[in-house]
Amino acid sequence: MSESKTPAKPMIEADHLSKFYGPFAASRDVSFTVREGELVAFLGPNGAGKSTTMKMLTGYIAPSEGEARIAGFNMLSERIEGSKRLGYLPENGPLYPEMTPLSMLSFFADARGLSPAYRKERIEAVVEICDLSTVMYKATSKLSKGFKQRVGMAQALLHEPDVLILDEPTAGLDPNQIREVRRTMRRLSETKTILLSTHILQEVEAMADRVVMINEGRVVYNGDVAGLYERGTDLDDAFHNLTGQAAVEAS
Ligand SMILES: Nc1ncnc2c1ncn2[C@@H]1O[C@H](COP(=O)(O)OP(=O)(O)OP(=O)(O)O)[C@@H](O)[C@H]1O
Repeated sequence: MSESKTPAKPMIEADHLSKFYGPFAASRDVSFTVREGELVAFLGPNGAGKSTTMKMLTGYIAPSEGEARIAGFNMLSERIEGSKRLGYLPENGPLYPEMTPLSMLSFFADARGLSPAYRKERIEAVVEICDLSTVMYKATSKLSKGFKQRVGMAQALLHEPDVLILDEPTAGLDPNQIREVRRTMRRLSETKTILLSTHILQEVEAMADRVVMINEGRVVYNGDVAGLYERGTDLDDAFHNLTGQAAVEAS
């Protein structure tokens, strides 16, 4: 007898999202769902609309059409509730160069309304997870790219969110730093729901349960990594076929 399993709860929902800048559509009718416990890679060439879609999902910008939901909360009308459950690492990190990591984390903890005791506990926890203890009193502007990313990640994890939206967390890092970020990500994916954008296809193979790929603002693939091998001889080839000249000619 087959057992029926209740599908995991939808935690990130893009529901027919579009964003128009004048006549230009940065995202067009983008729909996908990330369920509880999944790590989904969000792929696409430069300018495909990944950051725009992530900004709509996080409530950072309003969609022109459609609805974004985090843990079931509409990110326009119930943004505060949704944001409590969401950690967001924007493309270049939310970093104020003149502040130290400690003052910045304290600032974000205040902004999120964490109680003094919980705030101390959480700052200690994210400093440990992101390995920031050696740079806590340095000006952020003087930190290496890798440490700046870690500070951004610490900010995203501060309030123990269930959901993470990470825009290119490994961009510009050296191979050792990339390994570190991947290790952190694997650890986080045991307890959290994650949507992460990246240009590194090996990263996808190593970590993702599923892939959503967009090209020119539209979803062109939503499925598992294995399915990508049916779209090309390897991941690079599949990416090219779905988003490169071949895709343009076929459309
Ligand atoms: N505020 C804006 N005004 C006008 N056009 C915009 C704006 N923001 C983004 N765009 C355009 O929308 C398109 C999608 O940009 P977006 O940053 O979402 O792409 P991306 O997939 O994240 O690219 P990358 O991989 O380079 O980060 C681009 O053509 C970009 O120039």
